Amino acid sequence: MRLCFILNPTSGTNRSQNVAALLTEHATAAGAEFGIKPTEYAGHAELLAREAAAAGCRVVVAVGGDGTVNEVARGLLGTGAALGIVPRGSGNGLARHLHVPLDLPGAVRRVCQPGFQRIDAGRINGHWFFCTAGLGFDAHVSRLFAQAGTRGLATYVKVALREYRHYRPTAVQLQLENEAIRDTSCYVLAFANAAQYGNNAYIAPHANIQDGLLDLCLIDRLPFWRAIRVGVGLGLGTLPTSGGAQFHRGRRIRVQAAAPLGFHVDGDYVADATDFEVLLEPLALEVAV
Ligand SMILES: Nc1ncnc2c1ncn2[C@@H]1O[C@H](COP(=O)(O)OP(=O)(O)OP(=O)(O)O)[C@@H](O)[C@H]1O
Repeated sequence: MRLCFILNPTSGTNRSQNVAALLTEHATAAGAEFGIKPTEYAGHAELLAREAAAAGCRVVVAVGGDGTVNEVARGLLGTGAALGIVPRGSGNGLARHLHVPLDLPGAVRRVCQPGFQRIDAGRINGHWFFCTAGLGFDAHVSRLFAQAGTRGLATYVKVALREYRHYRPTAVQLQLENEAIRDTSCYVLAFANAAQYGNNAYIAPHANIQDGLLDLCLIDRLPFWRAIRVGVGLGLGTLPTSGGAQFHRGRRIRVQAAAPLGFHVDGDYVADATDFEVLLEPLALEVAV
């Protein structure tokens, strides 16, 4: 079985490690036939993944965080290759959801002798996501986090606390298959394919990545005491019973916002928009985990 590791040299907080050498050491020890392709620019992983699949690789491995996983997974849709993950990011939401080992030797052993399964994939305004997408505060923080200069959980929390003081919800209308939710507001509206954002922050702890449905988590307002409840609920996986959020499920969701709202896919800010169409493609991606 041939593997291709697609390595984002900019991901993670420990840049001093020679990741290519470690991949070589552990994949050789596991007896794999493999190649390593480093990315040269943002977006490059999608092209490299598609090329690796066309060249006959059975497993194409994203070595990076959720942004790299997203790009590699996009490149593999509709091909005969499966996605593997060697987590190197700060959050690693999809890797954690799929119980991929978080240490490099363990993750490399796993992709060299994987089990195969298929998972759902989502699209928001045409942009694919595999873990979570969302509107509102989390997208706003993702945008500023990308400009912060340093990465990691500590920077993310610092940006989120700073922005919490002045971020305000936006009026929205939601249309699910069988239900309209009118005259509500969006502080955060998350579309969860996987259960967590990363870092074991469970935005939708009951999300099933193979059920053909997205779990929607709507936080309409976030006054201080509710923020405490939401924070505890995210950490403990008890958000649905915290009283801080409403949950729904759907396969096709439309959202209309009264003013432009930012949206993210897998933690990376994309753009602002007022109209959103969110779709779920059941079992669109094969994963090697
Ligand atoms: N060679 C490169 N140079 C600059 N940017 C790159 C390069 N390769 C990939 N990227 C971009 O880096 C971004 C961040 O990557 P990724 O999410 O994998 O790591 P991370 O940000 O450290 O992890 P996390 O999202 O968990 O914090 C991706 O959106 C990707 O487009």
